[in-house]
Amino acid sequence: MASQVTRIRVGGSAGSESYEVLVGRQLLGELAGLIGDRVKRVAVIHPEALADTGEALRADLAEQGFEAVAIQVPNAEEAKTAEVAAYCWKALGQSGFTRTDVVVGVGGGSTTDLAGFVAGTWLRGVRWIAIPTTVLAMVDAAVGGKTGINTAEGKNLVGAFHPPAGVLCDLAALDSLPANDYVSGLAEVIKAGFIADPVILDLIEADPEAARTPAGPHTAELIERSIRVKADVVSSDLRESGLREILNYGHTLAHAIEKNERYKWRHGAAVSVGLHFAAELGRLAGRLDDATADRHRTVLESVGLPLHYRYDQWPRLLENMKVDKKSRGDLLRFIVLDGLAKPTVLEGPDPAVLLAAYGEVAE
Ligand SMILES: NC(=O)c1ccc[n+]([C@@H]2O[C@H](COP(=O)([O-])OP(=O)(O)OC[C@H]3O[C@@H](n4cnc5c(N)ncnc54)[C@H](O)[C@@H]3O)[C@@H](O)[C@H]2O)c1
Ligand SMILES: O=C(O)C(=O)C[C@@H](O)[C@H](O)[C@H](O)COP(=O)(O)O
Ligand SMILES: [Zn+2]
Repeated sequence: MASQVTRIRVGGSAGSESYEVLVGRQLLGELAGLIGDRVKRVAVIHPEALADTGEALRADLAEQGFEAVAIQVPNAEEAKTAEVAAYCWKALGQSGFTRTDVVVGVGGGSTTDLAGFVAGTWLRGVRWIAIPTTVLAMVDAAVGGKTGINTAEGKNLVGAFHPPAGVLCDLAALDSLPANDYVSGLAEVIKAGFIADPVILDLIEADPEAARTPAGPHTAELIERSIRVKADVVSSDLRESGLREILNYGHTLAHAIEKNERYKWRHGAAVSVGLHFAAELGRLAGRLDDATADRHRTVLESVGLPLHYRYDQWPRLLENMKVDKKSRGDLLRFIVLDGLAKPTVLEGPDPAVLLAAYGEVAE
């Protein structure tokens, strides 16, 4: 039996069905109900690092009468490629996967982005369920229906809006997460704090050491608060026609860094540098007060997230930022803050201001 389960409803704008994000422990008993009883086949997509979990899920589903297959994919960003998506499509084809069958994505954000994309493209869209196993995937990637893969030209350039039928955040999964992956997820938690829920920042600042581990006293609260921020936004703007852009705070530079690093950096680490940059940009554009801008640096640094990137890379980063999904024609667009929890769009900033902001971030 699941104990102390928090249920957060998401959706359903733009004609999409609403669904629940469950946060708690021992949630796997909820999976069969979410899959539904008229389903014949289930494909469990999991990363190499979670081979045991993937196989245990497959075996459990098979015992319950489903035709279950496990599809193992590479760890981290190596899974978010056209080749790996094609490998998954082949596995679905070979197991006779139909429109009434279900994909389950278990893993970090890279795995849930891939699994959702595979589900969104197979037969033009089959149902899928996310079982996020990192902080980042619980608070952000698995919620909201953005799915996709990277290309050599940029981050998440190919994808689809395809919301899951449910999200199971089993906090016990975080116990096996490497420390640097735990911390990198905090970048999206801190992002949620700055754009919408400053209590998140207060909780982290009260004890940054505790925030760095799953055993901290506020782990569940930090995760739930961040999910609520995301759920509120995507529930009113699934397809990013306006409000949803605020979730991209810090991401214009972050994605440029990830591409520059050939997707070897963790997304959360890049987002941390990107948040620092966005704060300096907001300050230099005359939008953000000094105290709130400085707060970015102190809170990110307090949990051990990176703030800086190489100065000599600026021309390449500027080039990479042109393919950001918020760009319109040649116009670069950034999310900045007008104040704490007051996100807004900054369009076509003066190149000198951009460079000056990068000067604050560069090392
Ligand atoms: N779709 C969205 O809205 C959205 C939002 C935010 C981020 N993202 C995407 O999420 C990705 C980053 O996700 P991430 O930070 O979760 O990293 P990740 O998925 O790359 O996982 C990091 C590593 O941890 C391993 N791992 C996962 N769970 C584990 C566990 N419980 N125990 C041990 N190892 C485990 C993975 O196999 C991988 O090696 C990026 O591609 C980013 O673009 C998407
Ligand atoms: O859900 C969103 O919308 C976000 O922007 C959340 C981001 O944290 C996430 O990294 C997302 O994948 C970025 O989307 P993209 O459209 O810029 O690729
Ligand atoms: Zn992100």
